[in-house]
Amino acid sequence: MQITDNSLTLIRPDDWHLHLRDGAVLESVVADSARQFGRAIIMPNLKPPVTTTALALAYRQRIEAALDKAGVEKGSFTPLMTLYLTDNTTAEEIAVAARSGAVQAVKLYPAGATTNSDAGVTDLLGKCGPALEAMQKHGMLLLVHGEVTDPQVDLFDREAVFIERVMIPLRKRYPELKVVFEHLTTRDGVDYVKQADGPVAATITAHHLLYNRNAIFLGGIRPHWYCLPVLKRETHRQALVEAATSGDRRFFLGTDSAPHPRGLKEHACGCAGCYTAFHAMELYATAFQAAGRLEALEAFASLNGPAFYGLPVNKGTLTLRKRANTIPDELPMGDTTVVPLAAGEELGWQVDVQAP
Ligand SMILES: NC(=O)N[C@@H](CC(=O)O)C(=O)O
Ligand SMILES: [Zn+2]
Ligand SMILES: [Zn+2]
Repeated sequence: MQITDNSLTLIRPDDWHLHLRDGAVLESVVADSARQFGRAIIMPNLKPPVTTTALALAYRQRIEAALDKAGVEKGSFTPLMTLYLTDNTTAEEIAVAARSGAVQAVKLYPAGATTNSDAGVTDLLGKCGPALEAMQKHGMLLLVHGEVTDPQVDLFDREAVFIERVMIPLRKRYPELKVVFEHLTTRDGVDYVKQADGPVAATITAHHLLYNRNAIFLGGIRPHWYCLPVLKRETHRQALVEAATSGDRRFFLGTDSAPHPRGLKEHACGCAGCYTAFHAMELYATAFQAAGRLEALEAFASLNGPAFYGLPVNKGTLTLRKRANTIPDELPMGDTTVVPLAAGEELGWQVDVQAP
């Protein structure tokens, strides 16, 4: 990694949590990720969800076609596929996924927890035993949206309660299962991941490093700051920054970039998700710089993720320049538009357009 007065060059990073969607939206957004990242873990919460290896392979082909159409150089961006876990996922389906070599992980969406989670899991330990057993056996990673859906539990406490009710019993029963706690948002989550023995890691988004929950309500209700798990109070944000910038190999980059059409965000019942793929590394660099820890960005963005997944680090580099960079008010997305996070605001970093 090289840091000068006006630039920063690091090993080409990866995005370990990305929503690319499908169809015309996929075609609009895929080049944004390909510009910055060498690989990305592609989330399976399509409609209908990607529940089988056959569906994952077909989806990968549509992503490759969209990359081609966007003029992205062949092989410069690799989509890593995931399966959507359901109550009915069989051990055989997990074995097929493991044998395919194309599926890196299986994603747990507790039913009702987030966007397109209706087909998700109603009772992980009660219903998914055979699938979890097979995943542990085949070394297939489990990625979790770590929030309980119990309506009695306060929205801001859903991650902490998930640790008690799901993570701890899950890891007791399957101690060798590799688990990634996705989009971690609380000090409780950080403390849990740090002390857990065994193969547990976590992704952290740029927006949870940069903002606390005040951002959702600053001067009025601001739907483009609404995502799930929702932004938390400042003490939690600080814990996330400490974890991400500490060099601890359990924490790595996952944008959770989740595009929704402008009209469905600015809506009486707005969708959850922030679009950050367009300016992901600029946002992360801003957060690391604010913490005075730019030198820790490469481990978080380019090294820790591949180490946990058991993959080689990328070849090539990415350079960010220190210069004023105004985020566009909106970006084209299919036949509509998407508003990127922090639209209209100015960042102090810009990914080099010459980047490989
Ligand atoms: N993060 C979000 O707020 N939304 C994601 C789903 C998810 O990752 O939970 C989406 O698909 O829109
Ligand atoms: Zn999620
Ligand atoms: Zn997500």
